[in-house]
Amino acid sequence: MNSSYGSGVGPQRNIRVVLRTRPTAEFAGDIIKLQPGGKSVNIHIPKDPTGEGGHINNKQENWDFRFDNVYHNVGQETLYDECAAPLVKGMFQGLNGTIMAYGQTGAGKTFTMAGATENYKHRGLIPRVISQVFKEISEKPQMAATVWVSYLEIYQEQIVDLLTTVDGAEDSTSALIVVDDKSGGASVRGLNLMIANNEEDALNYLFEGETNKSISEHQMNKVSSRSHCIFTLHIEARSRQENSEKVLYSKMNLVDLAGSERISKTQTTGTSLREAMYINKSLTFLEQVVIALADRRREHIPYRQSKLTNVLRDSLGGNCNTLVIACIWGERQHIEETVSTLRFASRMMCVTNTPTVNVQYDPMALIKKYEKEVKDLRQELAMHDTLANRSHAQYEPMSESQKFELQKQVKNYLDHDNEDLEIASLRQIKETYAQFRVLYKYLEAELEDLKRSGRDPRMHGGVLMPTTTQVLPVDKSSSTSLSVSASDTATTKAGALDLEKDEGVGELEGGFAIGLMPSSARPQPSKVGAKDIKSSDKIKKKPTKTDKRLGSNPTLSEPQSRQLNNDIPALAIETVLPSSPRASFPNDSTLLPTSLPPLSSKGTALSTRASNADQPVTLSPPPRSEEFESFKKGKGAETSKILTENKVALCEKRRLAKEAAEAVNETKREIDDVRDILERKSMELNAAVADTGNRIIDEEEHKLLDRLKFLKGQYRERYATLREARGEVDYCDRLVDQCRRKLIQEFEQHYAVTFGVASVGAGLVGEEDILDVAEKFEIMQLQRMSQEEAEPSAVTFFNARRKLKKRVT
Ligand SMILES: Nc1ncnc2c1ncn2[C@@H]1O[C@H](COP(=O)(O)OP(=O)(O)OP(=O)(O)O)[C@@H](O)[C@H]1O
Repeated sequence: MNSSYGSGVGPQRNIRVVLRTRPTAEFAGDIIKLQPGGKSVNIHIPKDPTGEGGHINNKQENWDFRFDNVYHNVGQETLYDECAAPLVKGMFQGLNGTIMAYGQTGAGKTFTMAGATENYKHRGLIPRVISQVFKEISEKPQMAATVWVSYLEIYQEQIVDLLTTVDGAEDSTSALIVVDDKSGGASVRGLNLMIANNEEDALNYLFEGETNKSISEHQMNKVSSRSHCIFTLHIEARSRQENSEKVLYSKMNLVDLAGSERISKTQTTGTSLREAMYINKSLTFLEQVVIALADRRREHIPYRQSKLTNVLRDSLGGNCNTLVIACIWGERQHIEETVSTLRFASRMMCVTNTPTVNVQYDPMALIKKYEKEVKDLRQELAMHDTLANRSHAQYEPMSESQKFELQKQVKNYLDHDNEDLEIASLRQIKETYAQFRVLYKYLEAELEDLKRSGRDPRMHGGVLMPTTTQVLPVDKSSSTSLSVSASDTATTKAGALDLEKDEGVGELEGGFAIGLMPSSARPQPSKVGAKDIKSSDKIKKKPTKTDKRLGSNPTLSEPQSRQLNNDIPALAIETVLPSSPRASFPNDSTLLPTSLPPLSSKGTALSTRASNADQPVTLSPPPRSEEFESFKKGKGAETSKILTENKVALCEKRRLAKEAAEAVNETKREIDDVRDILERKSMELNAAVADTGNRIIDEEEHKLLDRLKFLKGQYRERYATLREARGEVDYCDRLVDQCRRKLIQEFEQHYAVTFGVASVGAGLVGEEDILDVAEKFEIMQLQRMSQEEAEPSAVTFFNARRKLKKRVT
């Protein structure tokens, strides 16, 4: 069925147990005393010192039993009305039901369940249940219900489909197996489920099944059932009106157990003897399940020992309203069987079930319902928008470019006091808040970073931003940093950049904080510089092709650009250093590093170099790997130190995670071992049961079960530790990654500013534009190793690790 399962778990309930006596003229009223009130039975068997009375002659003389009801010589109708009818009502609330007849052979189980077919008045509970089910359906025209029936017997530990002879049924008896169903109970795969459109259909199936049942004659019963039979009615009900997505499922198992018999009494031989042995054995297993269920300390219930207990998992200790009818034949000669039945029945009284409303929601019906609701609400909203003159409002989720636009607006709003944010819709408000949060989080982290590095946060207006799509560079004051819109970095991957100032560089001069040397170190404007200002001005007003190649920022706000050009003698490359190596600097924009912004190279690196007349122009910059090493010891020392610390922490977390994983595996191995031993033991004991008819859990098995329980607890604990450890590894991994990116970016910035070489890839790799930051870092490490480290195998090792990492991720 194509639906999602849901349920309303109800309270625990004891199984209801009633006693029914088979009418007989020889009822042993002197030893079976039915107490007034109709709920208690007292058995009194006087001691027979000679031991010749044929009765039980042990120490106990009296037994007191109490049940939910004792039905002595009552008719079928009373029994049905008082016991079965409420369970049928429950079916229409989505509750499962089971009615089970138990007792010695000839005690009236089949009479109780199926009844006497030749006499309508004596019809049993099953035809009455069928009748009430269809009556209820006919009385509920608002409800659409479908009824299926199935009928099986368990004969000599084999499940047999009793409806294979019905028209339209399949003969798949050989493939019948008990499987777990999605609600945690059991069902029989391959069993015919026949649709019953009306009462007559269902009765036909019942009678057809009856004729297929295994019965035979013995001393105590002419038509003795030789198998356990289960007739099941399944109902699916949904409202024809509202809430049609809610579907109730329920089933009613009507179980006629085979009767226990003492072979000496029934005097069976041959096939009947074999049948009797199977019957007794399966009833023993049933009793073991009941004993286990009645003992609250027991964790393991041996349902899977027999087909009967496995099929009836739901009914015994599961999701079901269960009624047991204990049938006794109250004649003196059967007192032993009667006591045995009463003991079993009183044990049943201790078993609890948790009946649960079985509701499922049909997803197709749910979708239809929600679609309609959405449509209605949209219409309503459109009406409101029209009335409020807001017909332009949109309600679809924002696209990435819309989000990005909004991000720019938010940034603008933060940058300029007089800026307003126009509010058009709720989704826009939400997204705006989201963008504020992103910026806030980023700034918070940045501040933390600066504090850790001991630098004055107020001196650092520019910050490195993680990604273009998430965050824009943020100015903490409108005049302290240069922002680059992500749209300018469309060809880059890693994000926009605000140049971070280093100590001594980037004093607030003329309102700018980017790439400026301290004023003391600044040369007097040269002629060339003066020229450059003009050139630069020209460039700024109308971006030239060169600008575009350089990745200059066309979205720089006008005041920012003007200030930049006033303060920094930015040089037009062609005019200032036509023959310098820098003339070749980013002629090919594809060489720009993916993480480097195509920002004002001319306004930062070039202008700095040009304005710093005291420093000779470095014609060939040092190798990047070399510079990177000294950078890590100098300006990048702080970040490099943090990176190392994070790596150490990561190693430690990995070690702990590995230990935790080993501990989990160790427990798992031990669990498997104990399970194997238990399984072997169980097989041995089962074989013994076949011989002796007794299945007793010995001390060793008990200990093993205890050990298994302990190990399971330990496994859960250790698994939780492992999960926690893995979480910490992930966290540290991210920290390392973040730190690594930061170090690279700082280095790139430093390299670009110091040497006027903006491309991280220049001289390193040709396909730099497709490498991300982590890859660049790896390449740098490789290069460093190959250049500086004596061990050539270090490169191989590093390469192999890199490949493995790629394969794993
Ligand atoms: N409450 C009753 N009223 C009238 N007759 C009954 C009643 N209970 C049992 N009988 C009769 O007793 C006989 C044996 O009953 P039944 O076949 O139902 O026993 P059983 O418990 O199913 O036995 P088995 O386990 O051998 O199948 C039948 O002839 C049945 O009609």
